Amino acid sequence: MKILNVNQIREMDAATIQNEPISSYNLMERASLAFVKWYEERFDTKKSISVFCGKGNNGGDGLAISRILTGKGYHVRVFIIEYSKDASKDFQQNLEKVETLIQIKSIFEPNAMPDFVDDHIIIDALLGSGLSRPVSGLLEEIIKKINEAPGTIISVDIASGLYVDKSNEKSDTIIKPDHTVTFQLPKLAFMMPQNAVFTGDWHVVDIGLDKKFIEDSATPYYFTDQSAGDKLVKSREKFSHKGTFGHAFILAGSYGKIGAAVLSSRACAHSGAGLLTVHVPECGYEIMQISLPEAMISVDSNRNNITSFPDLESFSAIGIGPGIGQEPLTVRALDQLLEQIKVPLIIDADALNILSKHPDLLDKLPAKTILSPHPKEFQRLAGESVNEFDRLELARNFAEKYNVIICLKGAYTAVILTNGDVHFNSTGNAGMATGGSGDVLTGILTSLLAQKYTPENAAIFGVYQHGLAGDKAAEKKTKTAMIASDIIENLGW
Ligand SMILES: NC(=O)C1=CN([C@@H]2O[C@H](COP(=O)(O)OP(=O)(O)OC[C@H]3O[C@@H](n4cnc5c(N)ncnc54)[C@H](OP(=O)(O)O)[C@@H]3O)[C@@H](O)[C@H]2O)[C@@H](O)CC1
Ligand SMILES: Nc1ncnc2c1ncn2[C@@H]1O[C@H](COP(=O)(O)OP(=O)(O)O)[C@@H](O)[C@H]1O
Ligand SMILES: [K+]
Repeated sequence: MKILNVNQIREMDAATIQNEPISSYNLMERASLAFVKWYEERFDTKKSISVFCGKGNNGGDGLAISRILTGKGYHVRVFIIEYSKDASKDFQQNLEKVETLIQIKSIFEPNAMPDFVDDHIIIDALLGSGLSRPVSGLLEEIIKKINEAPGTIISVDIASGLYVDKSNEKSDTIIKPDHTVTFQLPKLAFMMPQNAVFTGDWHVVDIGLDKKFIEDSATPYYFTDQSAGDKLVKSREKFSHKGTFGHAFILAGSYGKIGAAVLSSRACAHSGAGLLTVHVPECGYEIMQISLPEAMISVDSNRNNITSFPDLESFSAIGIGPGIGQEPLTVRALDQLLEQIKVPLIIDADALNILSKHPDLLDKLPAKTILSPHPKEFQRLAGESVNEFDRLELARNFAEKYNVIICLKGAYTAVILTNGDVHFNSTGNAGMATGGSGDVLTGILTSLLAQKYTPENAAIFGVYQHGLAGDKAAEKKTKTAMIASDIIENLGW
């Protein structure tokens, strides 16, 4: 699924109106019906509803939603916030239809706000994608009051006060909804951790906007939903043999961190690689053999750290990093590996920290190497950023400059390709915020590279499957109880 910027969203609405053709009033009606359908599936008529409307088209949606919900037997109160004399045409037209049906209260000052009961629904239709400046004055006061009110807040399209595709200032006043019901496509703002409280759970509803326009729109931003994820699966042919699926090679672990080697190797084996060799320091030999009899073990001459590696000739992809530490001899081994490697590579964890401390190594990275930093590792690698939009730009520039693919991990992991395209992941959950989850991802990515997924597809699909396995694990064990091994148990496609 594509993620478009605010100008494209405006053009997409206009293209739909012109090409379908449909009147803008009827398009608003369709959007409002889609919202109501979503609402009806979750809330019964017992809960009373207050709809807060601005005077643009988002407010117009609010009026249409109020009318449709009333028609379905819901108890709805409508409030129009009179922050401006002007109103959009479709707002005006909807106002005329609603006035005869429902009593509307105009709010000219904050103290005119109603009292709310606990079990109450607030629909936020103050401002949508047309936000052009921080909210202030009456609107700001109203938003503060809504945020303090008990009950459930649902934002129409986007929380009022939140920009679609750029960073807000920390001081901005923004609705903090429990849910956002957004039209047609997810918004860039939803992908940023800084906006978590300004989106709540968000849901995309289809309002039939121009498919061809969306197809033809150029954007660097994509969302890997189920249909995008499913498309990337390579099936296992009937006459395939283990040679078909490559020979993965993982270098991981140090004294006290052999668990990282076990997790990444088990994840690799459970992701379809034909053969797997794991290189560990001597102290890890028995642990590895017992934990994963399916793997071949290559043992370092050093007891506690990785300081060398075997001949690379037979391997089809290499993963390095989990738990390796940053000893000088390990740094040297990574340097030598970068000199010799001729197959796809994934670099994670301590190997990334080594790159941060030895930036000269960055120039030795083979084209399309996958780097999988969490935010802290990325900051060590690329430096500080002022907000998450800025961090994303930094990562896009970094990916282009070094010709690497970056999996910037977290909720909605951003997979950044060498051309700067960003694929946000849809799967995964906070139960994965636990030690070892990242090691599991390294194993999956190494396995996919060994199976000749392109580095781009390996990164997008691997991150997607990692999150999906995490979601299955959370379902079975809960987010609290699940551990990284449960992600491995739930791999499979
Ligand atoms: N056909 C369609 O297009 C469809 C659109 N749909 C719906 O329309 C929404 C977008 O509508 P919209 O463009 O009218 O924008 P919206 O956010 O309601 O308000 C803009 C107004 O507010 C003003 N304003 C801006 N910032 C402000 C501030 N801080 N404080 C005060 N005022 C501020 C701004 O003023 P201006 O910037 O022009 O000075 C302008 O007057 C979209 O989110 C979706 O819900 C759906 O029905 C599907 C079909
Ligand atoms: N809140 C979350 N939602 C979705 N995925 C998450 C969340 N928190 C962590 N993850 C995923 O879990 C993994 C954690 O990786 P990392 O921080 O490297 O862990 P570790 O170093 O312990 O292995 C990443 O793939 C990340 O995307
Ligand atoms: K809104």
